[in-house]
Amino acid sequence: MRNGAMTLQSSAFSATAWGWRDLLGLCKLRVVVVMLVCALVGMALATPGIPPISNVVFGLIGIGLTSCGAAAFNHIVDRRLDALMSRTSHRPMASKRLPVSVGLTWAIILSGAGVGLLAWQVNTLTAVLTFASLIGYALIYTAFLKRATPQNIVIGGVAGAAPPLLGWTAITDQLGPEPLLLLLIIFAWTPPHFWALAIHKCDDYARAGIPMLPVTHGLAFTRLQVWLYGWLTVGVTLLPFVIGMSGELYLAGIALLNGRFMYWNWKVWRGHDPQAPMAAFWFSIRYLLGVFGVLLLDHYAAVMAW
Ligand code: HEM
Ligand SMILES: CC(C)=CCC/C(C)=C/CC/C(C)=C/COP(=O)(O)OP(=O)(O)O
Repeated sequence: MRNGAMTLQSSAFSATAWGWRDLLGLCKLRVVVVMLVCALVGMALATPGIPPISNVVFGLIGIGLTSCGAAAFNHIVDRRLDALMSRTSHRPMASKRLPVSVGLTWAIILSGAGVGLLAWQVNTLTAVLTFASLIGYALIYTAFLKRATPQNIVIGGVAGAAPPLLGWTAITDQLGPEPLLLLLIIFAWTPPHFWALAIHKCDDYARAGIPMLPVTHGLAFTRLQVWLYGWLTVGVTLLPFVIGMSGELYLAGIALLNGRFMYWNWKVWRGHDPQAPMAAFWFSIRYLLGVFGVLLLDHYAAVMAW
């Protein structure tokens, strides 16, 4: 009886008790950090010298806050779906630890502060494009595409791929082929990144009724798509060298990275190793950081040699 009362008491407590940790939990901080690294590289590549420090600082804070806001909206919109999946059921909104009104206020504050800061301290173009990425991810991808089509992450991937382009416009206030190419690298990388995870979590997505590719088209087809989009990513990563944006150091770096990336994508495609999809997923993150890392190294090596 006493135990029962305590359980009742503690479950009533956990239904209402929330804290900063939950608010931060809505921000997908680790994803946002990688996005900011890509944005920073976009900023660095936009100019031969050191980019203006205030654009860098306010640009990163603005893009970061808006991305956190977009992630918070995603948690709110997806709370019922997230509650059905083992990977996401513990999340603050899915577990009902955090009231919707609090989450919504937090998402609005983060997004408003981010876009506002960009418009005020950086430039209107970056503010508009960052706002478009927010709508693309939080509304178009999360509320519509995710529930509607297995191509959800391919189309929605444009929003997630935007950070290096946003970084570029934060410095130059204009678009061009180079920032679009940086966006294209992340765009092509998103399917191997996500479908590797989705293969592993296929049962979760099926239970929640989300039409991810392995659920609608099966594991073998998805494995093939990881392999093919992997090659597309390899092709796109060669383009900075082809158009003269990056040099031999970059080429050598991506040769190594692409070799390892395609090794894991090949293991996924073959389907013999049950550990391969998650290994490929985790490597995809190191790979993206590696590609943007060598873009940066190559850029400053060229600047110093000049
Ligand atoms: C539509 C595009 C994308 C989809 C559908 C997607 C999907 C996912 C999913 C489902 C996870 C697992 C998250 C978790 O278990 O909490 C994840 C993790 C991750 N993603 Fe993506 N992703 C996308 C784009 C990106 C982009 C653009 C980046 C970075 C530039 C990125 C970086 C990461 C990182 C760093 C993690 C690991 C997070 C952690 O350690 O908890 N993703 N992604
Ligand atoms: C302004 C700007 C650059 C916005 C981009 C915002 C952003 C944080 C994009 C992240 C992409 C991502 C992790 C998608 C997974 O969503 P999911 O709902 O499929 O994954 P989940 O099931 O883990 O929530």
